Amino acid sequence: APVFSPQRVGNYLCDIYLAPSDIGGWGVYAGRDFDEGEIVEIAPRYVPLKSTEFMHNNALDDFHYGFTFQRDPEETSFGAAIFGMSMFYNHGVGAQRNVVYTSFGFEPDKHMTWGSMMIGFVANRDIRRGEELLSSYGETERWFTDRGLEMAQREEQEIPSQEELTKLEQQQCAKSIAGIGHSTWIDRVVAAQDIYELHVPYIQKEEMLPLQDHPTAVAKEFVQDGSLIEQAPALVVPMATYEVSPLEPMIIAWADLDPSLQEVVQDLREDGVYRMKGIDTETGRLVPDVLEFFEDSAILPAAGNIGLVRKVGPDGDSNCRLGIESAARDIENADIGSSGIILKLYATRDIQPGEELLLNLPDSSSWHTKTTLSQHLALTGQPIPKHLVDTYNPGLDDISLDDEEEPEL
Ligand SMILES: C[S@@+](CC[C@H](N)C(=O)[O-])C[C@H]1O[C@@H](n2cnc3c(N)ncnc32)[C@H](O)[C@@H]1O
Repeated sequence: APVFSPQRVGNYLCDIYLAPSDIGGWGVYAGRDFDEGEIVEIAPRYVPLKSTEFMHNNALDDFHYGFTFQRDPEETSFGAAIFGMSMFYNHGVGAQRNVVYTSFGFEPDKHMTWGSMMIGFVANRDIRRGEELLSSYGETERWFTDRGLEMAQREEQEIPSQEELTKLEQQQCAKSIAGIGHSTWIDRVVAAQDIYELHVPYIQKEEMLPLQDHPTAVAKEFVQDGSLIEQAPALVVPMATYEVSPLEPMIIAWADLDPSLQEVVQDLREDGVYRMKGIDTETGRLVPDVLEFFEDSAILPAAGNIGLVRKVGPDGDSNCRLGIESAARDIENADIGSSGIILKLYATRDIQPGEELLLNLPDSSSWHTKTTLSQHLALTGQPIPKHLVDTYNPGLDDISLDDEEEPEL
């Protein structure tokens, strides 16, 4: 049954979408015109990360966000993995840069946790439909030189015709929504112009949608059996690091892929695509590929909503399945970007607007990492999906007081 009222879901538009970019890999595009000062995106979920090592010794190095603590300058080893599109904006210079990262005036702050409910992007000039959205990785080229990369600077982007854009949007726009996305806030948050000026009203926790309104990810329109719900780039990350982290509930372990998907990955590996960035033990430097055994790797669905889709296992009442492809395959002359693979989510039966998406992969994350994630979400004022709440606060029936074992899930 739909968990979101279809009427509410019907208002969701495809404001922004992911697609290949000639700057490199994939990027984020405007699905409509935006006025200067308008909110372009509010991330459906972000996960604060405390350990710098964790952020720098794997593929997330190119993607995570670091915070500059205004209130607590000594606290530097703090960043976040941000879902939605946030980690996939390419870097733009001068007038090419058209969006600005914002935490709406509040950085995550351990003294004022409710102040950091939203992370997002705002248009810093008028933006036309079809433009690639470019943010800044910092005012210098150092971000690129540090990583041995060359920074591309585009003169002017050629915008496709309206017909071509419609086609592109039909192909690329996600049919899913999740978390505290933009649309959740569209009529609830004060005028975006004010936000951009940083006259930020304090957002009350009571103003958030009730928990059951954003359990995980839901379909925003009717999806026919067999059709594509969403496609988005993903990262290949070291399992050993992630299985003890609050990101574990979002990753897909190699062992959890069914044999047909494992075969796809093995083929991609032969094509040089499934690579795992990591530290070379001899040089101590981050190198593009350290993968020796598939079991040591996991997939981090770093873009879009796929990481937020609830996993119910192969025997559960699922309505979708995963496909894995090379990020380069259908794009002529394209490099594979830093991510390398694209995840595709397909419906395995008709899905109604507002219906929760349920993936047929097992959720093998531990009780401990689920609990840690729930705590991280709670501390940053983000809604906690119901299946995580149940982990955090299992029904009393499930535990007896002298039971020292972790509750069974
Ligand atoms: C945060 S990711 C952005 C998403 C990326 N395009 C992808 O598909 O993985 C950062 C990476 O994008 C690429 N990139 C972003 N902006 C760029 C620019 N202006 N010039 C060259 N490469 C860029 C670089 O490969 C960089 O490591």
